Amino acid sequence: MDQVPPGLEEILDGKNHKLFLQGGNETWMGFPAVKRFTNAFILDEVNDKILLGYKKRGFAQGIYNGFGGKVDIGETPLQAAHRELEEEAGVQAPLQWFGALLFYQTDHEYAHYIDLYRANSWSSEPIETEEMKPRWFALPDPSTDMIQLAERLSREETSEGETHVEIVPLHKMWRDDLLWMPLMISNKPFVGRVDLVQDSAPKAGSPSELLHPLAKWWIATIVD
Ligand SMILES: Nc1nc2c([nH]c(=O)n2[C@H]2C[C@H](O)[C@@H](COP(=O)(O)OP(=O)(O)OP(=O)(O)O)O2)c(=O)[nH]1
Repeated sequence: MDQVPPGLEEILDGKNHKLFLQGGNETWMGFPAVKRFTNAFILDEVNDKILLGYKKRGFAQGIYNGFGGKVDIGETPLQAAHRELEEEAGVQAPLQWFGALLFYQTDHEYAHYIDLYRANSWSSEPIETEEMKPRWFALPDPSTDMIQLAERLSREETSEGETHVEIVPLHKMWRDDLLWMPLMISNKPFVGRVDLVQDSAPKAGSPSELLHPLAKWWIATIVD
């Protein structure tokens, strides 16, 4: 019997789920508050590519991610996702919700509750903005072992900063993204909780430490 982690029952909101994976030996951390965020990915399904942005400043600077940020007061998460995508990449897209992550990092003032969105079409070529430098990457097959791939990329590219690889730069993304990347590629909605130890944004370094910042994780697909 799998046990839904604290904080996820509300997000699941009665939807049926099936455990996809879990790990880590710690107990779930308590967190003082929750703040809502969004993260949006554009997928070019014709050419098997994904649009990611290189974060130029602020929280998690120097990593690649989808586009997003805080949900402002008076906004729905979907409205925030559209706004952030336009602000950070100059793009409009028919975003569809595909998942939610509850994400807590030791000693942070709040847990991130991140609604994840995707779209298969977009209005115009993405542009570089103050916050993000967009770039298209090749998508691996969803059956790929993402941890092995991330380890290989991390061995091949040990320097920090922008990547030289053509494939999705898993070694320079949030570590938990390796766990749910197959679900995003195959468009299976999910919810997950991830607890991380302090200072867990990815850095170049030993591949064997790739998942080290993850203290505990639980990811389940949503079933009809
Ligand atoms: N893919 C992924 N995204 C994550 C993880 N953790 C995490 O905070 N994010 C996303 C949520 C947001 O899109 C982004 C953090 O937002 P941000 O750095 O733009 O926050 P901010 O306070 O600057 O917000 P804003 O000014 O843009 O509104 O990172 C994660 O583990 N995986």
